[in-house]
This record gives sequence, C-alpha cells and structure tokens, in this order.
Amino acid sequence: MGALRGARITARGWSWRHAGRLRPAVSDLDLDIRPGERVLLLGASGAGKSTLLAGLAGVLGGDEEGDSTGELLVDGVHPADTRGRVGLVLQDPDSQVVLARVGDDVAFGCENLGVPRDEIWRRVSAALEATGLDLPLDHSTSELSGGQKQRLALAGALAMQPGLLLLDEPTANLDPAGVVEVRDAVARVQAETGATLVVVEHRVGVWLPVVDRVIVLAAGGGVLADGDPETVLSAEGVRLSEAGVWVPGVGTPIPARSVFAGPSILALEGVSVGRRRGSAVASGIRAEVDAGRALAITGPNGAGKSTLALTIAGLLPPVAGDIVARETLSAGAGVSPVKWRSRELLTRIGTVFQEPEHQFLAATVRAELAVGPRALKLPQAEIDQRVDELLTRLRLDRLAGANPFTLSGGEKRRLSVATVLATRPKILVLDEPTFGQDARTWRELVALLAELLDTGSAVVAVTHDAEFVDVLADDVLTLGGVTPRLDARLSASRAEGVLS
Ligand SMILES: Nc1ncnc2c1ncn2[C@@H]1O[C@H](COP(=O)(O)OP(=O)(O)OP(=O)(O)O)[C@@H](O)[C@H]1O
Ligand SMILES: Nc1ncnc2c1ncn2[C@@H]1O[C@H](COP(=O)(O)OP(=O)(O)OP(=O)(O)O)[C@@H](O)[C@H]1O
Repeated sequence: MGALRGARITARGWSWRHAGRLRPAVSDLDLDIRPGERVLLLGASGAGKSTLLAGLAGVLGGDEEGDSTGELLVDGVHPADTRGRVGLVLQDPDSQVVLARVGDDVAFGCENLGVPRDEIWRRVSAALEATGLDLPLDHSTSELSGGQKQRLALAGALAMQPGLLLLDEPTANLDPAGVVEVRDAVARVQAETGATLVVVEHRVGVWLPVVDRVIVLAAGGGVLADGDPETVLSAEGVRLSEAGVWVPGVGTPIPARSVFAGPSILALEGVSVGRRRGSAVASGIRAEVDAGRALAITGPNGAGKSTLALTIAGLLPPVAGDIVARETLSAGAGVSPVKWRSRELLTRIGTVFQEPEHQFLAATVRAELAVGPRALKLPQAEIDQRVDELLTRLRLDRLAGANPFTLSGGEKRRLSVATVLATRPKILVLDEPTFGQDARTWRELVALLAELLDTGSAVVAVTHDAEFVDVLADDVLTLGGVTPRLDARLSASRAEGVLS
C-alpha cells in the first residue's frame, strides 16, 4: 500500500507567534517524527499543542494570522502543499461540522480527495461503525450531542485514510466506553494504513498503550521531554507533574471541604427533558439540588445530560414534570426557574455551556470576567477584586488583555467557568467544566468550586471526568439507563431522592 505510507515530520528551529501576542506559542522546535510513528503530544494548557497541530495541518494561515521562523515540513514540503495527506480533528468538534447530514459530512473529505463513490460509501459506513456513531446516514448534524459531534469529526478523518492523522483531544467529550472504542478505532486504522499519528490528550492513561513515543512541549517553548512512554513518564514524572502534565500514579490532592449539607434549593419532580416540545430524551428524573452540595450528572453520549443542565438552569422548559424552587430562594419559592425574569435568573443561577465560545461577549479576558459582576451592579472595587483573583488563580493573568476567542481550548474553558464564578451564584450549572485542563489548572478549578460549595452554593455539573466525580461530587445522577439513577455519595442525607 505504497500510497498510504505514513508521513514524515521535520521541524527545524520552528516558531510561531500568533498575531497580537508578544510571545510565540511554539518556539525553537526541533523535531523528527518517522513515518508510521505514533506520538502522544503533551504539555500544559497553553503550551502550544494545538498550534503545532494546526501548523502540521497547514491551516495556521497567512501573515495576518501570525509570523513564523524556521521550518516545519511534512514529507519534505510545506504542510499546506501536502494535498489531502493530513487529517486533522480539532479540539472543538462543533467548529468542524460542515454538512447538514451525518453521511455527507463524513464523506466530505473523501470527496475532496476524489475517492470513487462506491469506495467512499464503504469507508463512510466503516468509519461510522468504528467510531460508534450509530445513526442513520441522513441524521441531521445540527441535532448531535457534543460527544456525537466528536465521533463525527473523527469518522470523517479516518475515512480519508490520511498519511498523517492529527487528533486534538479526540476523546475529551466521550463517555468512558466511547473513549476506549474510539482509541481502538484509531489504533486499528493506523495499523491498517501505516499512518503517522500525533494525538494530543491531557489524560495520558488511555493513549499510552497505543503510542510509541511521548513528546512534551515546554510552556516557554521547545521540548521538555521526548522518548518512549515508560522512560519519559517514569524518569521525568515528577518534573512533568510540576509542569502541569497529568502523570499516572502521581496523585491529585483532594481539596478540603467542610461537609455542609444545606437545605434543598431546587427540586426536580418527575422531570422529562428534550430540545423539542413533546419529545423527551430523558424522563422520570427526581433529584434535589442542595445548598453546599455538588450533583454530578453522568451517562453516555447523547443521554440528555446537556439538555438536563439547560433545563435546570432555566433555559429550557421541562417536557414534563416540574422544577420547583424551594423556600431557600425566598422570592422565587414555588416557581420554576424557566419562569424567572432574566435578572432573577442571573442572581441565582450561573450557567457554563458545553462550548465556551457560546458565552463570550467582551473584547478582552478581563472585560469578560467583569460582565456578570457589572450586571449585578457590584461596586467597582469589588468587581476588580473578584476579577483579579480569578485571573491569578486560573492562570489567565498573562492573558488579561487578550481576546477571549483567541485563547487555547483549555484557556477558553477556564475563562467560561471563571465568568460565572465571578457572579458567585446560588446555583452553578456547569457542562463539562474540566474539559481540556492540565493537572495544575484542573486542581485550581476544583479548588475554586470546592470553595464556592463551602459558601453554601450548589454545584450541578455534567461530566465524563471520573476523577472530578470522585473528588467533588456528593450526589451522582446517571442518565441513559432505563430510569435515571441518583446515588448519594458523601452522606445518606439525600437518599430519599433516589428513584424508586
Ligand atoms: N488564534 C490565536 N490568536 C492569538 N493567540 C492564540 C491563538 N490561538 C492560540 N493562541 C495562544 O497561543 C498559546 C498556545 O495555544 P494552543 O492552543 O496551541 O495551546 P494548547 O497547548 O493546545 O492548550 P490547551 O491544552 O489549553 O488546549 C496560548 O497562550 C493561546 O492563548
Ligand atoms: N440542538 C439540538 N436539537 C435537537 N436535538 C438535539 C440538539 N442537541 C442535542 N440533541 C439530541 O438530544 C439528545 C441529547 O443530547 P445532549 O446534548 O443532551 O446529550 P449529552 O448527554 O449531553 O451528550 P454528550 O455527552 O455527548 O454531550 C441527543 O440524542 C442529541 O442527538
């Protein structure tokens, strides 16, 4: 299969500085990756991993987007000239859905490459099956959950059978079964085609069994470590962990929390949720949202977790059943959040959406953090104090003047959580709050949420992050089974909320 041989990557003193930034995102990179090599690319949030992948895919743009020095080559040519040799799956799956129907979207890359039609549909079916996207070919791509979109993007790239497969956090939005399924699908396609693989993922455990090499980018530029996985992670483990890299076996300290089982704030009474009137994706949900407690919502991709989060946040009406505010919210008691006026909603519930871009409003990171506190009409000194604290604690201070839309994936996620933390809501509803974080920023986020819980606020978090559930969740609501299941973890105090 000569035509399918893996691509060779060469970097010689390569640097890229994004327009508007003082420091390069990647600097002085020297690298040789052999055809067919399988590389796990690591590095702290903001270290330049996505920038390097974009460079390799030839999509970094022209002079107006930034400037580069040195050389970055794929098979000896500029990456923009490799013509279909490279398949890139971006961090944000939402941004790469191109066509209206699932089958057409997966076929798109193959069509551009001029693959014969019969062959295209054979590849499309195989790719959909390999990535576990069990949907009809004519299913609408605008009606996919986050994890389904991630599988879709990967299916499109696998179907192209590229010589260089670049994957940016391809399993970050997937349920645990999906993570293994997708990793195995990638490994299988790689083995069949001999493609060179470069995968970025903060949680290294999943990928270690299928890679030959680990490369760690240093936050200040260059390479922090490079070698076979065991050597890099054992010999350099402590140093890497200090630099923010997740290293298996180097533990995560659990933030201290005063166990505060406060009164119920919201009650979910036999709630069904769905995006459209009359069509429920999850039903029969009973749970309490309690002051000072964290409720995690888990379950497979497409089970309705994000839909439930939007419903709890008062942004979608329940399809059936009721969400009732308790006396704790004196003015709003007895009324469903979806009926509150927007100002009441703002003071009571803070919502972080699955895609951070959907909630940015301001031109700089600092201004973005001030939007909520300003709407609450807080005194300026108080606003400044909250904004400064969040900037420092979430390692965003260096980016205070940057446009939110230009941040790295992990930086955007932290900013979106921080914008809501800045309003200190009674209830915080978060959709995948830890997505894309390195070990250090993950700890900071968890610590900030633990502090908010200690002030008596409630946290409701949709998550696939098992460690987050372990460390922070007091109750776990699992969707996707025959009936939603509620488990109380910290104490049995809310056990009456368990479904019968
Ligand atoms: N389009 C852009 N314009 C300006 N700066 C950018 C742009 N894209 C990324 N950056 C900056 O370049 C640096 C590297 O970003 P990059 O996305 O490559 O990091 P990363 O290692 O992939 O991070 P993460 O793990 O958070 O996804 C960051 O500081 C980021 O703010
Ligand atoms: N905007 C939308 N319009 C119509 N249907 C949608 C929309 N978004 C999601 N759906 C469908 O609703 C169902 C539930 O989606 P939801 O996003 O709530 O799932 P989820 O459990 O959060 O999944 P994931 O873990 O993949 O994010 C899915 O079957 C999905 O196809």
